Amino acid sequence: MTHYDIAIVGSGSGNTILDDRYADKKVALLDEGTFGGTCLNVGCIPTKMFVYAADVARAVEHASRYGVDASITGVRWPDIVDRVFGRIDPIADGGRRYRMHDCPNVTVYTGRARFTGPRTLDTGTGETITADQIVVAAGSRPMIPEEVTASGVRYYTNEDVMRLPELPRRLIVLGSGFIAAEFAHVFSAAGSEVSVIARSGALLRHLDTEISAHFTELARAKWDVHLANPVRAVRPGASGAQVEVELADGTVVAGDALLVAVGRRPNGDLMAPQTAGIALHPDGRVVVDEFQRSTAEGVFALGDVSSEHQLKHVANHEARVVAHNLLAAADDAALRSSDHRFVPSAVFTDPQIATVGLTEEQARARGIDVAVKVQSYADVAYGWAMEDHEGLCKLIADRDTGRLVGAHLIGAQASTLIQPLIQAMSFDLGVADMARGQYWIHPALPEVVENALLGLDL
Ligand SMILES: Cc1cc2nc3c(=O)[nH]c(=O)nc-3n(C[C@H](O)[C@H](O)[C@H](O)COP(=O)(O)OP(=O)(O)OC[C@H]3O[C@@H](n4cnc5c(N)ncnc54)[C@H](O)[C@@H]3O)c2cc1C
Ligand SMILES: NC(=O)c1ccc[n+]([C@@H]2O[C@H](COP(=O)([O-])OP(=O)(O)OC[C@H]3O[C@@H](n4cnc5c(N)ncnc54)[C@H](O)[C@@H]3O)[C@@H](O)[C@H]2O)c1
Repeated sequence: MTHYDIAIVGSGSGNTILDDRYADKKVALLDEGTFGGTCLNVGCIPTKMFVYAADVARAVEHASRYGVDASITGVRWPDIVDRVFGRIDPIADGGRRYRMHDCPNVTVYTGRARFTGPRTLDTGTGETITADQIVVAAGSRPMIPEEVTASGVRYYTNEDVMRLPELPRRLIVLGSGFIAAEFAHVFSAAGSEVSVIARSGALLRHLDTEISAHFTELARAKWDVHLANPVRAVRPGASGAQVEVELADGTVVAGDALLVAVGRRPNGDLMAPQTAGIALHPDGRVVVDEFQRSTAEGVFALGDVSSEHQLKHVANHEARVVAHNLLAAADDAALRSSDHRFVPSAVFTDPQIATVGLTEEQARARGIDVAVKVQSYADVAYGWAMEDHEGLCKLIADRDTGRLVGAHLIGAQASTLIQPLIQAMSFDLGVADMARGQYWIHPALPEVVENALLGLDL
């Protein structure tokens, strides 16, 4: 049985741990799937490459409002797929070859790893290994509702929908979260008729209620949205459709492809964690402390497998913490904690949405004396240039401290505009200082943030 200093399960964020500090460590890197994990291969990066193409198509569609007449004469879906994966596949392959051939201290195992005892792993390749320290960075997988699996109907997830050989004429999206909102935009802008099926009464309902309601209203104008209408049955389609989804109220939605996007389950449960003393939360996440240590001595976890936030920037942050703590493990005082105080996120749909901190409901529920300002993009000069009537910047501040507690943007470049607000919250910058302690470039779009700050009644 080969013994290692460190074994890492998962080549996504787990792979980023191995910098120069680890050059003299004997390391096993285990992955059952495509090297590089979700973000690179089937997540953040390819989706945003599709989203960019979708944004371009939408810009052409709306060009006439600026006096520029243009029309889309065709969307070459297979060419978009080739462009995206023609760039990504070689990166995954290169990363794998680098670890296998250029890192003499690293052994790559390709198989499903599972624990067979404390700090002992069956690599899924016929070999069992032990290690002084183990990092579980095994990510998450799409959840598939029983109605879908029981139907036997062909369905897609984020793992394969981006490789569809042809654009489906009608796409049914089951779910109403991040993935549903992003792919609905991609396929709709590319020319598919998109139906979105939501169990609850709003899309993206994890967001501030005002933002979620605004997005839902905008979405209903361009997609066939079914709200508060859970799936009763899924079956092969009649009259040419590949699939039919029957909803609780009897509505039947027909489509040529079905995308399932109802959440992702952490992969820890597939690794026999109990045999190694690794506890899981009821939702399947590996239990970790603030130092990313699991309940088993010497075993750390990070990213989707253990985090409340299934986001790549969180996984990256936790990987940096683990990279430090693996080397500092002998000295409790030297350990670093993960910082989850102000975790932002963005949904790259149409329009973009970005958020950090508390929603208005959460702030009020905490008894905070809140000041709220909703600033419309339409009221700033760059918004006029863009003929924007959709964008909003909603800020929530604490009157007692003069600090922001939440920021929520929906509109063009929301994921970029929010960054100074994240910075202010992270570095404890007060609203008044942020608004008037710096220049805001005129007439740039961040004026919407400036005006929202100035509009807070503190
Ligand atoms: C469609 C989509 C779009 C997304 N877009 C964004 C975005 O725009 N921004 C953002 O911040 N986040 C986004 N995310 C979330 C982000 O991709 C994840 O939070 C992040 O990739 C998690 O990284 P990880 O290292 O924890 O897991 P992963 O990158 O999933 O790595 C886990 C690896 O472990 C391997 N593995 C699992 N179990 C085993 C086992 N038992 N044995 C061996 N190997 C195993 C898997 O094969 C995988 O390669 C998106 C996710 C999806 C699905
Ligand atoms: N831009 C980004 O950062 C980005 C993009 C994509 C995914 N992600 C990450 O990946 C995670 C998974 O994405 P997701 O969209 O699958 O999950 P999600 O948690 O965002 O949304 C899932 C939605 O599906 C609904 N749902 C659950 N079961 C259902 C059912 N049986 N029928 C209909 N609806 C049902 C839920 O109520 C929820 O609204 C996200 O939570 C996010 O953390 C991030």
